[in-house]
Amino acid sequence: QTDQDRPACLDQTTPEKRTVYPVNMLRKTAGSVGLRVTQQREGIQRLSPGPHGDKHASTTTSSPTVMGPSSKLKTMDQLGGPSLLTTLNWLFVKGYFKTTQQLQIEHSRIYGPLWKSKYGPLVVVNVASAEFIEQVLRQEGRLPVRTDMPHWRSYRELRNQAHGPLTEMGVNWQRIRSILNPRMLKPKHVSSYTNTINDVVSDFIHRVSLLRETNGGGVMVHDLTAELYKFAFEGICSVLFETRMGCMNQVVPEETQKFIFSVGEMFQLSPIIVLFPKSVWPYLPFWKQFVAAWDHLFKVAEGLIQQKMESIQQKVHLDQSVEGAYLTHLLLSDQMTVTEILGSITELLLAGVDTTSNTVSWCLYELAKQPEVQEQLYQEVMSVCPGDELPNSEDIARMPYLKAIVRETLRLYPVVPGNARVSVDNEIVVGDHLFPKDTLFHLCHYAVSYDEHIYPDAHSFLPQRWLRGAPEKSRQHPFGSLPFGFGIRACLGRRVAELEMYLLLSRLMKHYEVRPDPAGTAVKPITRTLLCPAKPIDLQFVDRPAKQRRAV
Ligand code: HEM
Repeated sequence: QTDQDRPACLDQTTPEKRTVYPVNMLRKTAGSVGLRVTQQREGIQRLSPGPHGDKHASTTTSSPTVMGPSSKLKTMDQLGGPSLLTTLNWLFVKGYFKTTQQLQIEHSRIYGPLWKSKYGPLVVVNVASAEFIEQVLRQEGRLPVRTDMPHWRSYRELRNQAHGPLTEMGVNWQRIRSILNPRMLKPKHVSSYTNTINDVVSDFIHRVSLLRETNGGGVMVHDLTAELYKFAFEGICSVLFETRMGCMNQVVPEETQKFIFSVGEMFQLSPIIVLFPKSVWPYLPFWKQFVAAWDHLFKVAEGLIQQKMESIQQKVHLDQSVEGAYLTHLLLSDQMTVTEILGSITELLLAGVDTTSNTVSWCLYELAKQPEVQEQLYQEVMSVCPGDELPNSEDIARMPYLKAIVRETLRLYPVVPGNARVSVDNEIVVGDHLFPKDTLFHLCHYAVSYDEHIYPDAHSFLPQRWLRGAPEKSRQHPFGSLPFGFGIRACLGRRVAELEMYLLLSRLMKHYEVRPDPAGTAVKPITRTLLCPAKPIDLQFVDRPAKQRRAV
């Protein structure tokens, strides 16, 4: 193959043509505030274990093998399931490519709770019962691996970028999580974001008003999910950077809009790319799009980090105290290089957009269909937080029905409909099968969420099933619905996401009664890595009586 034959995107792998991360500028700024930026001799930036990283290096990753009387166990070869051709037929002829969540249900009906399938070059063991999901997760080892995410990791190799918590593995993942966790998951830190998030909620409520007036005949908000993407991006940026992105303005800045678009595009292209062997990716037309989407995500994150570094630098020069939000803490704590911080912040940003927004969209969609549930929620919110008061995290703690509603929304519409684990440490036993080390398990959470044995009347939106003392609560399997995942690899943003969703929903309830689209449009979910609405959700937002509206 001559150089001329090489697709342009392959050239991006050559050091001369790679996008050079502006290390000098960062080094200059970083140096002045005591930060470290690493660069390898050949010009490639690499993760450098910070001062606290090496201590984990000798940590053993092994966990005890769970072995039964192995002679009676069946092997992975003996496990049934569709061939690659059959799977492709389901995906592209029967048309399940966009509704792979539904395919989980169809296939578990045919093959039972455990089956093997091929997804392009990948061999996957699908797990669709709460008991078996529990068995996989209980054997995930000390350094769990979700999947090795070859396509996401390839981008980082291509551009010499660092991995963040989503894509990193092994001891370095553990080190990153130990640095990122406290201010994302500890209640005292999370509740300190309340005012920041409440400001974004206020702006969102004004935006709803504006949209109704300008484009909705005084009552309708069209494509609510698109609006909630903006809310979620603004929310996560305000938590991470204490910076407002202008997403709630009448005209949303182009960069921001493009960030939101790039997140969606990257998620949409991901399942298509992994259908092909890695060797052909650079020749795929959509590989370029995938790379461009990631480029934009990293570019926006990098701009925001630089801004923050400059503002810290200014404060240091003026001898002012430097305090601030999540990123300020990361930059000042000197536990990660700036390259690593960029890798992590980019992943936090992208994880923070489609997740909360899709969940809130489904929640409002269901509340609109169920006025009595909505009324009960409204009464709860008003009794805890009457009149003009803005809810805070203590108020939220006294809103069990609100939490049950979000829980039920995430059961019916788990934003991560299928999660994964690789048995990295040992061979493991699931059911009556013994699986070798490095088996990739696909955890079919969507299918299990609709298991009638665990959730009677599973297709109905019944938040009361999550309330303490509910008769069915004691029968629920703890691994029946795991919307934020499990164990030490579980969602890093869970607490922030919950706070965002609770504050937004409680305040929307105070202000508006949500009613369905009078056209009666039913919206079903599709999967583009994450579960999202197949078409726009349009809802009516009707003002609550004026005396309760002054709060905004
Ligand atoms: C409704 C909202 C959300 C849901 C349902 C959700 C769900 C999940 C799930 C299921 C996982 C995989 C966990 C596992 O493998 O056990 C995950 C991972 C992750 N989430 Fe979330 N998420 C949400 C919001 C967020 C937000 C707002 C952020 C960012 C602030 C975030 C950041 C992350 C990160 C960084 C990981 C990777 C953790 C790791 O691998 O160590 N998530 N999330």
